[in-house]
Amino acid sequence: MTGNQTEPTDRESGDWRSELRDSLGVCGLPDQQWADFLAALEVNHGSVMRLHRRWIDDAKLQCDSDGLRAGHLGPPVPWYHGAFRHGGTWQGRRPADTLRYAAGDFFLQDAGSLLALAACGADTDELAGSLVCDLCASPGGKATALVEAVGESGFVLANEPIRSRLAALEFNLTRTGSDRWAISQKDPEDLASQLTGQFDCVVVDAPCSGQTLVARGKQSEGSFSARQVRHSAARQNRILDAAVRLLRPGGKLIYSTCTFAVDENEAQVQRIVETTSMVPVQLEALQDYRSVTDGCYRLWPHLHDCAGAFAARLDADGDAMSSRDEASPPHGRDRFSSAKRHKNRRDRLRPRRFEFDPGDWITDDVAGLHQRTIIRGDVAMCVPLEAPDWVPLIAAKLPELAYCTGKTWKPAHGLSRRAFASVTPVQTIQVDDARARRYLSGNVIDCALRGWVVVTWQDRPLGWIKSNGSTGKNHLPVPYRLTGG
Ligand SMILES: C[S@@+](CC[C@H](N)C(=O)[O-])C[C@H]1O[C@@H](n2cnc3c(N)ncnc32)[C@H](O)[C@@H]1O
Repeated sequence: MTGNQTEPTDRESGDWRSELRDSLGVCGLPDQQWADFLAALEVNHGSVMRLHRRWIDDAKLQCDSDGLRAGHLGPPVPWYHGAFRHGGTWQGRRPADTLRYAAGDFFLQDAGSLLALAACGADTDELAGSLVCDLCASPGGKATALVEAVGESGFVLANEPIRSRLAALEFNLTRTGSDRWAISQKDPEDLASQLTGQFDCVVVDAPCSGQTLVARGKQSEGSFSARQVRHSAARQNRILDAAVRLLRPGGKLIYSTCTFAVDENEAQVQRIVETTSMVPVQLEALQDYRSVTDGCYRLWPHLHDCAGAFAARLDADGDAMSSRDEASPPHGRDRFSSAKRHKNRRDRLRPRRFEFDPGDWITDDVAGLHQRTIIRGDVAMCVPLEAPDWVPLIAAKLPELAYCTGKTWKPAHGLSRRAFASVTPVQTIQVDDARARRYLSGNVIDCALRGWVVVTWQDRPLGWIKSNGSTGKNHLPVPYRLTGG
Protein backbone atom coordinates (compact mmCIF):
# COMPACT_ATOMS: atom_id res chain seq x y z
CA MET A 1 0.00 0.00 0.00
CA THR A 2 1.40 3.43 -0.84
CA GLY A 3 1.06 6.58 1.22
CA ASN A 4 -1.01 8.34 -1.47
CA GLN A 5 -4.28 9.70 -0.22
CA THR A 6 -7.28 9.41 -2.48
CA GLU A 7 -10.31 11.62 -2.64
CA PRO A 8 -13.64 10.01 -1.74
CA THR A 9 -14.74 10.30 -5.35
CA ASP A 10 -12.00 7.93 -6.55
CA ARG A 11 -13.80 4.78 -7.55
CA GLU A 12 -11.68 3.20 -10.24
CA SER A 13 -12.07 -0.52 -10.25
CA GLY A 14 -9.67 -2.55 -8.12
CA ASP A 15 -8.58 0.41 -6.03
CA TRP A 16 -8.33 -0.74 -2.42
CA ARG A 17 -9.69 2.55 -1.11
CA SER A 18 -12.93 2.24 -3.03
CA GLU A 19 -13.22 -1.41 -2.05
CA LEU A 20 -12.73 -0.40 1.57
CA ARG A 21 -15.31 2.36 1.27
CA ASP A 22 -17.81 -0.07 -0.24
CA SER A 23 -17.18 -2.60 2.50
CA LEU A 24 -18.02 -0.04 5.20
CA GLY A 25 -21.63 0.05 3.96
CA VAL A 26 -23.98 1.54 6.55
CA CYS A 27 -21.01 2.35 8.79
CA GLY A 28 -19.51 4.62 6.14
CA LEU A 29 -17.61 7.65 7.36
CA PRO A 30 -18.63 11.22 6.50
CA ASP A 31 -16.65 12.63 3.55
CA GLN A 32 -14.76 15.08 5.72
CA GLN A 33 -13.29 12.21 7.79
CA TRP A 34 -12.26 10.03 4.87
CA ALA A 35 -8.81 11.50 4.23
CA ASP A 36 -7.96 11.42 7.94
CA PHE A 37 -9.12 7.83 8.14
CA LEU A 38 -6.97 6.76 5.17
CA ALA A 39 -3.93 8.53 6.60
CA ALA A 40 -4.43 7.01 10.08
CA LEU A 41 -4.83 3.56 8.50
CA GLU A 42 -1.21 3.64 7.46
CA VAL A 43 0.13 4.74 10.84
CA ASN A 44 1.55 2.13 13.17
CA HIS A 45 -0.22 3.12 16.39
CA GLY A 46 2.06 1.02 18.57
CA SER A 47 1.03 -1.22 21.40
CA VAL A 48 -0.28 -0.32 24.84
CA MET A 49 0.52 -1.92 28.18
CA ARG A 50 -2.30 -3.86 29.79
CA LEU A 51 -1.34 -4.32 33.42
CA HIS A 52 -1.80 -7.69 35.03
CA ARG A 53 -4.74 -7.44 37.39
CA ARG A 54 -2.57 -8.26 40.37
CA TRP A 55 -1.08 -4.77 39.93
CA ILE A 56 -4.48 -3.14 39.95
CA ASP A 57 -6.15 -2.52 43.27
CA ASP A 58 -9.09 -4.93 43.47
CA ALA A 59 -11.46 -2.68 45.36
CA LYS A 60 -11.27 0.41 43.22
CA LEU A 61 -9.56 -0.89 40.09
CA GLN A 62 -7.10 1.91 40.54
CA CYS A 63 -3.67 1.53 39.02
CA ASP A 64 -1.10 0.50 41.60
CA SER A 65 1.21 3.50 41.65
CA ASP A 66 4.15 1.40 42.87
CA GLY A 67 6.74 2.34 40.31
CA LEU A 68 4.41 2.11 37.36
CA ARG A 69 3.74 5.80 36.91
CA ALA A 70 7.39 6.50 37.71
CA GLY A 71 8.29 4.23 34.83
CA HIS A 72 6.75 6.85 32.52
CA LEU A 73 3.48 5.23 31.67
CA GLY A 74 1.50 7.41 29.30
CA PRO A 75 -2.19 8.27 29.43
CA PRO A 76 -4.73 5.56 30.26
CA VAL A 77 -6.67 3.88 27.47
CA PRO A 78 -10.17 5.36 27.96
CA TRP A 79 -12.13 2.20 27.20
CA TYR A 80 -10.18 -0.18 29.46
CA HIS A 81 -9.18 0.12 33.11
CA GLY A 82 -5.54 -0.68 33.74
CA ALA A 83 -4.16 -0.17 30.22
CA PHE A 84 -1.76 2.64 29.36
CA ARG A 85 0.08 4.08 26.43
CA HIS A 86 3.86 4.20 26.75
CA GLY A 87 5.42 6.20 23.94
CA GLY A 88 7.86 3.59 22.68
CA THR A 89 10.15 3.19 25.68
CA TRP A 90 9.52 2.61 29.33
CA GLN A 91 12.10 2.85 32.09
CA GLY A 92 14.52 3.75 29.28
CA ARG A 93 13.97 0.45 27.46
CA ARG A 94 11.55 -1.03 25.03
CA PRO A 95 8.70 -2.30 27.23
CA ALA A 96 9.34 -5.90 26.13
CA ASP A 97 12.94 -5.60 27.40
CA THR A 98 12.03 -4.57 30.94
CA LEU A 99 12.21 -6.78 34.03
CA ARG A 100 8.56 -6.04 34.72
CA TYR A 101 7.59 -7.44 31.35
CA ALA A 102 9.69 -10.56 31.94
CA ALA A 103 7.97 -10.95 35.30
CA GLY A 104 4.53 -10.81 33.65
CA ASP A 105 3.46 -7.46 35.13
CA PHE A 106 1.93 -6.38 31.84
CA PHE A 107 1.03 -7.51 28.35
CA LEU A 108 1.57 -5.54 25.17
CA GLN A 109 -1.24 -5.31 22.65
CA ASP A 110 -3.04 -2.97 20.30
CA ALA A 111 -5.39 -0.65 22.16
CA GLY A 112 -8.18 -1.71 19.80
CA SER A 113 -8.02 -5.32 20.97
CA LEU A 114 -9.07 -4.11 24.43
CA LEU A 115 -12.51 -3.14 23.14
CA ALA A 116 -13.70 -6.76 23.14
CA LEU A 117 -12.26 -7.27 26.61
CA ALA A 118 -14.10 -4.20 27.84
CA ALA A 119 -17.31 -5.56 26.27
CA CYS A 120 -17.15 -8.69 28.41
CA GLY A 121 -16.16 -6.79 31.55
CA ALA A 122 -12.65 -8.27 31.78
CA ASP A 123 -11.48 -5.06 33.46
CA THR A 124 -14.18 -5.30 36.14
CA ASP A 125 -15.26 -8.09 38.48
CA GLU A 126 -18.01 -9.20 36.09
CA LEU A 127 -16.26 -12.41 35.04
CA ALA A 128 -14.98 -13.48 38.47
CA GLY A 129 -15.72 -17.19 38.96
CA SER A 130 -16.98 -17.63 35.36
CA LEU A 131 -16.40 -20.48 32.96
CA VAL A 132 -15.20 -18.78 29.78
CA CYS A 133 -14.40 -20.10 26.31
CA ASP A 134 -12.11 -18.08 24.06
CA LEU A 135 -12.96 -19.79 20.80
CA CYS A 136 -10.25 -18.27 18.55
CA ALA A 137 -7.57 -17.71 21.12
CA SER A 138 -4.02 -17.56 19.79
CA PRO A 139 -1.74 -15.76 20.54
CA GLY A 140 -3.68 -15.05 23.70
CA GLY A 141 -3.97 -11.27 23.97
CA LYS A 142 -7.54 -11.76 25.11
CA ALA A 143 -7.25 -15.18 26.73
CA THR A 144 -4.60 -13.90 29.16
CA ALA A 145 -6.86 -11.05 30.26
CA LEU A 146 -9.76 -13.48 30.61
CA VAL A 147 -7.69 -15.79 32.82
CA GLU A 148 -6.89 -12.85 35.06
CA ALA A 149 -10.54 -11.77 35.07
CA VAL A 150 -12.03 -15.14 36.10
CA GLY A 151 -9.70 -15.18 39.12
CA GLU A 152 -9.06 -18.10 41.42
CA SER A 153 -12.53 -19.61 41.13
CA GLY A 154 -13.18 -19.41 37.39
CA PHE A 155 -11.71 -21.20 34.41
CA VAL A 156 -10.85 -20.38 30.78
CA LEU A 157 -10.82 -22.82 27.88
CA ALA A 158 -8.62 -21.21 25.22
CA ASN A 159 -9.39 -22.88 21.91
CA GLU A 160 -7.22 -22.55 18.82
CA PRO A 161 -7.76 -24.89 15.88
CA ILE A 162 -4.41 -24.24 14.21
CA ARG A 163 -1.72 -26.42 15.76
CA SER A 164 1.22 -24.19 14.83
CA ARG A 165 -0.36 -21.38 16.85
CA LEU A 166 -0.65 -23.30 20.13
CA ALA A 167 2.90 -22.60 21.35
CA ALA A 168 2.43 -18.83 21.38
CA LEU A 169 -0.84 -19.26 23.23
CA GLU A 170 0.73 -21.53 25.84
CA PHE A 171 3.66 -19.14 26.28
CA ASN A 172 1.35 -16.21 26.98
CA LEU A 173 -0.99 -18.15 29.28
CA THR A 174 2.00 -19.38 31.28
CA ARG A 175 3.07 -15.76 31.78
CA THR A 176 -0.19 -15.05 33.65
CA GLY A 177 1.04 -17.19 36.56
CA SER A 178 -2.40 -18.81 36.77
CA ASP A 179 -3.40 -22.46 36.50
CA ARG A 180 -7.04 -21.68 35.70
CA TRP A 181 -6.78 -22.44 32.00
CA ALA A 182 -6.60 -25.20 29.42
CA ILE A 183 -5.91 -25.10 25.69
CA SER A 184 -8.01 -27.08 23.23
CA GLN A 185 -7.35 -27.52 19.53
CA LYS A 186 -10.80 -28.04 18.09
CA ASP A 187 -12.90 -26.89 15.21
CA PRO A 188 -15.58 -24.70 16.85
CA GLU A 189 -18.40 -26.92 15.56
CA ASP A 190 -16.81 -30.02 17.12
CA LEU A 191 -16.29 -28.20 20.38
CA ALA A 192 -19.91 -27.04 20.37
CA SER A 193 -21.09 -30.63 19.88
CA GLN A 194 -19.05 -31.81 22.84
CA LEU A 195 -19.65 -28.92 25.22
CA THR A 196 -23.12 -27.66 24.32
CA GLY A 197 -24.51 -25.16 26.81
CA GLN A 198 -21.50 -25.15 29.15
CA PHE A 199 -20.09 -21.65 29.19
CA ASP A 200 -20.99 -18.48 31.05
CA CYS A 201 -19.17 -16.47 28.42
CA VAL A 202 -17.87 -17.23 24.93
CA VAL A 203 -15.46 -14.86 23.21
CA VAL A 204 -15.18 -15.04 19.43
CA ASP A 205 -12.27 -12.92 18.27
CA ALA A 206 -12.81 -14.16 14.76
CA PRO A 207 -10.38 -14.70 11.93
CA CYS A 208 -11.25 -11.88 9.53
CA SER A 209 -10.06 -9.99 6.47
CA GLY A 210 -7.83 -7.98 8.84
CA GLN A 211 -8.28 -4.60 7.23
CA THR A 212 -6.97 -2.81 10.35
CA LEU A 213 -3.65 -4.68 10.20
CA VAL A 214 -2.40 -3.31 6.92
CA ALA A 215 -0.26 -0.61 8.55
CA ARG A 216 1.56 -3.25 10.61
CA GLY A 217 2.43 -5.10 7.42
CA LYS A 218 0.45 -8.10 8.60
CA GLN A 219 -2.12 -7.99 5.84
CA SER A 220 -2.14 -7.24 2.13
CA GLU A 221 -4.36 -4.95 0.13
CA GLY A 222 -6.29 -8.08 -0.83
CA SER A 223 -7.97 -7.87 2.57
CA PHE A 224 -10.11 -5.06 1.18
CA SER A 225 -11.54 -7.08 -1.69
CA ALA A 226 -15.21 -8.05 -1.67
CA ARG A 227 -14.13 -11.66 -2.26
CA GLN A 228 -11.98 -11.75 0.86
CA VAL A 229 -14.73 -10.15 2.93
CA ARG A 230 -17.27 -12.74 1.68
CA HIS A 231 -14.87 -15.58 2.45
CA SER A 232 -14.24 -14.31 5.99
CA ALA A 233 -17.93 -13.65 6.62
CA ALA A 234 -18.86 -17.22 5.68
CA ARG A 235 -16.31 -18.59 8.15
CA GLN A 236 -17.51 -16.19 10.83
CA ASN A 237 -21.10 -17.43 10.35
CA ARG A 238 -20.02 -20.96 11.19
CA ILE A 239 -17.91 -19.93 14.18
CA LEU A 240 -20.64 -17.71 15.60
CA ASP A 241 -23.29 -20.42 15.28
CA ALA A 242 -21.01 -22.77 17.20
CA ALA A 243 -20.37 -20.08 19.83
CA VAL A 244 -24.09 -19.67 20.51
CA ARG A 245 -24.39 -23.43 21.09
CA LEU A 246 -21.56 -23.34 23.63
CA LEU A 247 -23.37 -20.80 25.82
CA ARG A 248 -25.45 -21.72 28.82
CA PRO A 249 -28.85 -20.04 29.21
CA GLY A 250 -28.19 -16.45 30.26
CA GLY A 251 -24.56 -16.58 29.12
CA LYS A 252 -22.83 -13.83 27.18
CA LEU A 253 -21.31 -13.79 23.73
CA ILE A 254 -18.56 -11.36 22.75
CA TYR A 255 -17.84 -11.05 19.06
CA SER A 256 -14.90 -9.07 17.75
CA THR A 257 -12.82 -8.56 14.63
CA CYS A 258 -9.94 -6.39 13.51
CA THR A 259 -11.59 -5.37 10.29
CA PHE A 260 -13.86 -2.56 9.13
CA ALA A 261 -16.15 -4.39 6.68
CA VAL A 262 -19.76 -4.24 7.82
CA ASP A 263 -20.50 -7.74 6.47
CA GLU A 264 -17.98 -9.16 8.96
CA ASN A 265 -19.22 -7.02 11.83
CA GLU A 266 -22.67 -5.48 12.29
CA ALA A 267 -24.21 -7.79 9.68
CA GLN A 268 -22.97 -10.83 11.61
CA VAL A 269 -24.50 -9.52 14.80
CA GLN A 270 -27.76 -8.72 13.04
CA ARG A 271 -27.91 -12.25 11.67
CA ILE A 272 -27.39 -13.77 15.11
CA VAL A 273 -30.09 -11.55 16.61
CA GLU A 274 -32.53 -12.52 13.85
CA THR A 275 -31.84 -16.26 13.96
CA THR A 276 -31.32 -16.96 17.68
CA SER A 277 -32.63 -15.74 21.01
CA MET A 278 -29.48 -13.70 21.66
CA VAL A 279 -30.13 -10.13 22.77
CA PRO A 280 -27.79 -7.20 21.97
CA VAL A 281 -26.49 -5.40 25.05
CA GLN A 282 -26.00 -1.64 25.27
CA LEU A 283 -23.02 -1.13 27.53
CA GLU A 284 -22.95 2.09 29.48
CA ALA A 285 -19.14 2.05 29.67
CA LEU A 286 -18.83 1.87 25.87
CA GLN A 287 -21.50 4.41 24.88
CA ASP A 288 -18.89 6.67 23.25
CA TYR A 289 -18.02 3.91 20.78
CA ARG A 290 -21.51 2.79 19.75
CA SER A 291 -21.98 1.72 16.16
CA VAL A 292 -25.17 1.85 14.10
CA THR A 293 -26.41 -1.57 15.25
CA ASP A 294 -27.50 -2.29 18.83
CA GLY A 295 -24.86 -4.02 20.93
CA CYS A 296 -22.06 -3.08 18.48
CA TYR A 297 -19.03 -0.90 19.17
CA ARG A 298 -16.27 0.44 16.94
CA LEU A 299 -12.92 2.13 17.31
CA TRP A 300 -11.47 4.08 14.37
CA PRO A 301 -7.79 4.71 13.71
CA HIS A 302 -8.25 8.45 13.05
CA LEU A 303 -10.40 9.00 16.16
CA HIS A 304 -9.02 6.62 18.79
CA ASP A 305 -5.27 6.26 18.13
CA CYS A 306 -5.37 2.53 17.52
CA ALA A 307 -5.49 0.23 14.51
CA GLY A 308 -9.30 0.10 14.69
CA ALA A 309 -11.56 -2.55 16.14
CA PHE A 310 -15.07 -3.93 16.24
CA ALA A 311 -16.72 -5.62 19.23
CA ALA A 312 -20.27 -6.66 20.07
CA ARG A 313 -21.96 -8.01 23.17
CA LEU A 314 -25.01 -10.28 23.03
CA ASP A 315 -26.55 -12.01 25.99
CA ALA A 316 -28.42 -15.28 25.77
CA ASP A 317 -32.07 -15.06 26.69
CA GLY A 318 -32.19 -17.62 29.50
CA ASP A 319 -35.81 -18.75 28.95
CA ALA A 320 -35.58 -19.08 25.20
CA MET A 321 -32.29 -20.95 25.43
CA SER A 322 -33.69 -23.36 28.02
CA SER A 323 -36.56 -24.37 25.75
CA ARG A 324 -34.20 -24.60 22.77
CA ASP A 325 -31.99 -26.95 24.75
CA GLU A 326 -34.72 -29.08 26.24
CA ALA A 327 -33.58 -31.99 24.15
CA SER A 328 -30.05 -31.66 25.51
CA PRO A 329 -29.03 -33.03 28.90
CA PRO A 330 -29.01 -30.49 31.74
CA HIS A 331 -26.03 -28.38 32.66
CA GLY A 332 -23.74 -30.69 34.60
CA ARG A 333 -21.77 -33.88 34.41
CA ASP A 334 -24.09 -35.66 31.97
CA ARG A 335 -23.18 -33.13 29.35
CA PHE A 336 -19.72 -34.61 29.17
CA SER A 337 -20.78 -38.13 28.33
CA SER A 338 -19.80 -37.81 24.69
CA ALA A 339 -16.48 -36.26 25.65
CA LYS A 340 -15.91 -39.15 28.05
CA ARG A 341 -16.45 -41.66 25.29
CA HIS A 342 -13.58 -40.03 23.44
CA LYS A 343 -11.36 -40.17 26.48
CA ASN A 344 -7.79 -39.59 25.52
CA ARG A 345 -5.90 -42.85 25.91
CA ARG A 346 -2.59 -41.03 26.24
CA ASP A 347 -3.65 -39.70 29.62
CA ARG A 348 -2.75 -41.35 32.86
CA LEU A 349 -5.22 -39.49 34.97
CA ARG A 350 -4.62 -40.80 38.47
CA PRO A 351 -1.23 -42.43 38.66
CA ARG A 352 -1.00 -44.64 41.74
CA ARG A 353 2.02 -42.76 42.84
CA PHE A 354 4.10 -40.06 41.27
CA GLU A 355 7.17 -41.06 39.35
CA PHE A 356 8.62 -37.89 40.84
CA ASP A 357 8.16 -36.05 44.09
CA PRO A 358 6.87 -32.50 43.57
CA GLY A 359 7.51 -32.00 47.27
CA ASP A 360 11.18 -31.50 46.34
CA TRP A 361 10.17 -28.31 44.56
CA ILE A 362 6.97 -27.01 46.11
CA THR A 363 5.48 -27.32 49.56
CA ASP A 364 1.86 -27.89 48.50
CA ASP A 365 0.56 -31.40 48.08
CA VAL A 366 -0.24 -31.03 44.41
CA ALA A 367 -1.64 -34.51 44.13
CA GLY A 368 -3.99 -34.49 47.06
CA LEU A 369 -5.16 -30.98 47.68
CA HIS A 370 -5.81 -28.62 44.82
CA GLN A 371 -4.96 -30.39 41.60
CA ARG A 372 -5.54 -33.43 39.49
CA THR A 373 -2.33 -34.46 37.82
CA ILE A 374 -2.22 -35.80 34.30
CA ILE A 375 0.79 -37.41 32.72
CA ARG A 376 1.06 -37.42 28.94
CA GLY A 377 4.28 -38.91 27.69
CA ASP A 378 7.14 -36.98 29.24
CA VAL A 379 5.06 -34.14 30.62
CA ALA A 380 3.04 -33.93 33.84
CA MET A 381 0.28 -31.34 33.82
CA CYS A 382 -2.34 -30.27 36.29
CA VAL A 383 -5.96 -29.20 36.48
CA PRO A 384 -7.55 -27.50 39.49
CA LEU A 385 -9.87 -29.93 41.30
CA GLU A 386 -12.85 -27.61 40.87
CA ALA A 387 -12.41 -27.33 37.08
CA PRO A 388 -15.11 -29.13 35.04
CA ASP A 389 -14.63 -32.88 34.60
CA TRP A 390 -14.29 -32.52 30.85
CA VAL A 391 -11.18 -30.35 30.99
CA PRO A 392 -8.59 -33.17 30.80
CA LEU A 393 -10.58 -34.87 28.07
CA ILE A 394 -10.78 -31.82 25.84
CA ALA A 395 -7.40 -30.24 26.57
CA ALA A 396 -4.49 -30.36 24.15
CA LYS A 397 -2.36 -28.49 26.69
CA LEU A 398 -2.64 -27.74 30.39
CA PRO A 399 -0.46 -25.85 32.87
CA GLU A 400 2.71 -27.89 33.25
CA LEU A 401 3.94 -29.37 36.48
CA ALA A 402 7.04 -31.31 35.44
CA TYR A 403 8.78 -32.87 32.47
CA CYS A 404 11.00 -35.89 32.12
CA THR A 405 14.38 -36.04 30.45
CA GLY A 406 15.86 -39.54 30.42
CA LYS A 407 14.72 -40.91 33.78
CA THR A 408 14.77 -37.62 35.63
CA TRP A 409 11.72 -35.48 36.31
CA LYS A 410 12.36 -31.74 36.49
CA PRO A 411 10.01 -28.95 37.55
CA ALA A 412 8.35 -27.16 34.63
CA HIS A 413 8.91 -23.46 34.09
CA GLY A 414 5.17 -22.83 34.40
CA LEU A 415 5.21 -24.25 37.92
CA SER A 416 7.69 -21.60 39.04
CA ARG A 417 5.51 -18.85 37.55
CA ARG A 418 2.52 -20.04 39.56
CA ALA A 419 4.30 -19.04 42.76
CA PHE A 420 1.85 -16.14 42.76
CA ALA A 421 -1.21 -18.32 42.79
CA SER A 422 -1.50 -21.93 43.91
CA VAL A 423 2.12 -22.87 44.47
CA THR A 424 4.71 -22.26 47.19
CA PRO A 425 8.27 -23.13 46.19
CA VAL A 426 10.42 -24.94 48.76
CA GLN A 427 13.37 -22.66 48.05
CA THR A 428 13.59 -19.17 46.59
CA ILE A 429 16.39 -16.72 46.03
CA GLN A 430 15.65 -13.02 45.79
CA VAL A 431 17.81 -11.18 43.24
CA ASP A 432 18.41 -7.51 42.49
CA ASP A 433 17.95 -5.86 39.09
CA ALA A 434 21.43 -6.73 37.80
CA ARG A 435 21.23 -10.40 38.80
CA ALA A 436 17.68 -10.65 37.51
CA ARG A 437 18.83 -9.37 34.16
CA ARG A 438 21.75 -11.85 34.16
CA TYR A 439 19.37 -14.69 34.96
CA LEU A 440 16.84 -13.58 32.37
CA SER A 441 19.62 -13.47 29.77
CA GLY A 442 20.25 -17.18 30.34
CA ASN A 443 23.33 -16.98 32.60
CA VAL A 444 24.16 -18.91 35.77
CA ILE A 445 23.84 -17.01 39.03
CA ASP A 446 25.54 -17.40 42.42
CA CYS A 447 23.43 -19.29 44.93
CA ALA A 448 24.37 -20.80 48.29
CA LEU A 449 21.32 -23.10 48.35
CA ARG A 450 21.28 -26.64 46.99
CA GLY A 451 18.73 -28.16 44.64
CA TRP A 452 15.83 -26.58 42.77
CA VAL A 453 15.33 -22.91 43.60
CA VAL A 454 12.89 -20.32 42.21
CA VAL A 455 14.59 -17.04 41.36
CA THR A 456 12.44 -14.11 42.45
CA TRP A 457 12.78 -10.43 41.66
CA GLN A 458 10.78 -7.96 43.77
CA ASP A 459 8.73 -10.98 44.97
CA ARG A 460 7.90 -11.99 41.40
CA PRO A 461 8.89 -15.52 40.36
CA LEU A 462 11.07 -15.58 37.24
CA GLY A 463 12.01 -19.26 36.86
CA TRP A 464 14.11 -22.13 38.17
CA ILE A 465 17.79 -22.65 38.80
CA LYS A 466 19.35 -25.88 39.99
CA SER A 467 22.05 -24.99 42.44
CA ASN A 468 25.02 -27.02 43.71
CA GLY A 469 25.57 -24.79 46.74
CA SER A 470 27.55 -22.13 44.92
CA THR A 471 26.31 -21.85 41.32
CA GLY A 472 22.74 -21.98 40.10
CA LYS A 473 22.41 -23.54 36.66
CA ASN A 474 19.91 -21.62 34.56
CA HIS A 475 16.71 -23.53 33.66
CA LEU A 476 14.82 -20.65 32.08
CA PRO A 477 13.45 -21.80 28.69
CA VAL A 478 14.71 -19.69 25.79
CA PRO A 479 11.35 -18.08 24.84
CA TYR A 480 11.12 -16.52 28.32
CA ARG A 481 14.55 -14.88 28.14
CA LEU A 482 15.17 -11.17 27.69
CA THR A 483 16.77 -10.21 24.43
CA GLY A 484 17.46 -6.53 25.09
CA GLY A 485 20.74 -6.97 27.08
C1 LIG B 1 -7.89 -12.61 15.39
S1 LIG B 1 -7.02 -14.04 15.76
C2 LIG B 1 -7.27 -14.21 17.48
C3 LIG B 1 -6.43 -13.31 18.32
C4 LIG B 1 -6.53 -13.64 19.79
N1 LIG B 1 -7.91 -13.72 20.23
C5 LIG B 1 -5.79 -12.65 20.63
O1 LIG B 1 -6.44 -11.75 21.20
O2 LIG B 1 -4.57 -12.73 20.75
C6 LIG B 1 -8.04 -15.30 15.13
C7 LIG B 1 -7.61 -16.69 15.50
O3 LIG B 1 -8.59 -17.59 15.00
C8 LIG B 1 -7.94 -18.75 14.55
N2 LIG B 1 -8.81 -19.45 13.58
C9 LIG B 1 -8.62 -19.65 12.27
N3 LIG B 1 -9.63 -20.37 11.75
C10 LIG B 1 -10.48 -20.62 12.77
C11 LIG B 1 -11.70 -21.33 12.88
N4 LIG B 1 -12.27 -21.90 11.84
N5 LIG B 1 -12.28 -21.41 14.10
C12 LIG B 1 -11.73 -20.81 15.17
N6 LIG B 1 -10.57 -20.11 15.11
C13 LIG B 1 -9.96 -20.03 13.93
C14 LIG B 1 -6.67 -18.23 13.93
O4 LIG B 1 -5.70 -19.25 13.85
C15 LIG B 1 -6.29 -17.12 14.88
O5 LIG B 1 -5.42 -17.60 15.88
